[in-house]
Amino acid sequence: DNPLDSLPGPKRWPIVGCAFGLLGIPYDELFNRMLSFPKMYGYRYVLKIFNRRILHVYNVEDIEIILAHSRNITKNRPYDFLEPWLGAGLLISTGSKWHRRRKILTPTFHFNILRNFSKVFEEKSRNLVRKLKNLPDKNVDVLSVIGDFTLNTICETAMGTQLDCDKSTSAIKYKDTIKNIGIQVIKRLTKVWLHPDIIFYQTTLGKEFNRNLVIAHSFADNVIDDRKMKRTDQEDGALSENFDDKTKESSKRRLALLDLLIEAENNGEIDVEGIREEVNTFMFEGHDTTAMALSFGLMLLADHEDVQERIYEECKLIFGDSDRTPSWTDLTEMKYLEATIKEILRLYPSVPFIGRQITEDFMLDDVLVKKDVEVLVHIYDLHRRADIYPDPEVFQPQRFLNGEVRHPYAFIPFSAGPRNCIGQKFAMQEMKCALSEICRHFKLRAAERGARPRLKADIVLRPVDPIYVQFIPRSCDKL
Ligand code: HEM
Repeated sequence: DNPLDSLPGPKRWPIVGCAFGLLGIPYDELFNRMLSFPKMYGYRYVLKIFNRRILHVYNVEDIEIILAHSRNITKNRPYDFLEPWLGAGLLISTGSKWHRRRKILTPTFHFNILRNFSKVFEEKSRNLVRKLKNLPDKNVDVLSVIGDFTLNTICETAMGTQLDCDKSTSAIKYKDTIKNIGIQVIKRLTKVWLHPDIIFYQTTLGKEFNRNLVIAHSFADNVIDDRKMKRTDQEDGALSENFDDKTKESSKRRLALLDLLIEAENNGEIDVEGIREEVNTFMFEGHDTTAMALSFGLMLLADHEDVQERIYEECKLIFGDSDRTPSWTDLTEMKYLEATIKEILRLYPSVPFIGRQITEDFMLDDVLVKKDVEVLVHIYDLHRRADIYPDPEVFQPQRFLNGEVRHPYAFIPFSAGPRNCIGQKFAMQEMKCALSEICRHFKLRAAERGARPRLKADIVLRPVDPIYVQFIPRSCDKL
């Protein structure tokens, strides 16, 4: 008697729905199985698992209705499994808590703050180039090197903490840990009997999950303690040392994320637990998403010499023969590189699906969507629709330069509407800085031409196997 039952989808049996059809799909196969459903059932279909109805959509009009509306800000069930790790931080919280937190945190992504981060982006990108030059192996497993770069960058910008040599072992452990957490969350999600806490935490998986939480939380706690200690040592404790004097003068109230949270704690607007939630949320969201986009990006560039050369030429026009690092203004001028990054995110959106829990009945065009239904927006499938992106599998940065008019919800790697990605400008500048530096200093070659990775998705989109790229220094390179 639910209107959604008239929509297509895998066969729904009494009581269990299509749960049994989904059982036993190996973790590495799950993503491919998810991709097969839209091909069979079209742009709107329903998976019914016991009493849960999950409406899947990937057409722009539906996506706009769902994401644009201020009532649809509650995340769906799978996000609950992230709560032991991220708490009710900005990614997961809802209602007035989310509104309050978003209001507190928005100023920390203001242009003036980001402009000052460009110094860290430059330095970390140069370090990355040096590291790539000195790696003994010609075939570089990019995920690990890039993961270090993005983790170092988020820690030094938003958290004001440098991951020096002492901490590099714990940083490696942290990166592995969050990868494990992602896998464990998805394994739990696909095994309905593991959903109740009382069962899950008795199993080997639940116990491993708990052990990983301890590692992830203690890494974040160290970052908080480190920053608090530095602030007491610093004369102008409240301001990040990365900021120039002008920013310190003119925007005393604009602070880097962790400083802002500590100030909010001092003002009684947030408690210690609240700071932990946000630090865990931003450490994860602020590095893993960008690492995946950059890694898929390097893979695509290695396969498309013409695109690398255009980026190189664009950089030559901006820098001439100078070897200086890119400033904020330089990054803003890199229009072709910007189009390239958009094309990377079209083909490999770091967050391939986003979910919502419907809290009030509403009409999705001609279908009544009732309270308690879950909605899953397929960003990955939307971005590969042939009617919106001709030859959708082909990597063509030019698509984003031709001035083609597309529906505003046809390209949504950072989601859209009130719960869009708060870090999107940060991410774009960081990725521009890293990719421009790499293309200025290296020619990239694919280990295997034309190869496309098998994909899996936990919380972010990942390749099943490592991505190998060769970095061949350009002859004029002075570094
Ligand atoms: C390529 C890089 C990135 C991509 C593709 C990306 C994508 C997204 C998407 C799709 C969402 C919505 C998620 C959902 O509704 O479940 C989101 C939310 C979020 N992102 Fe990003 N993100 C990126 C980088 C970053 C960075 C660098 C930061 C922090 C510095 C960040 C922080 C967040 C936070 C805190 C949220 C939750 C916002 C809220 O609900 O109010 N992201 N991101």
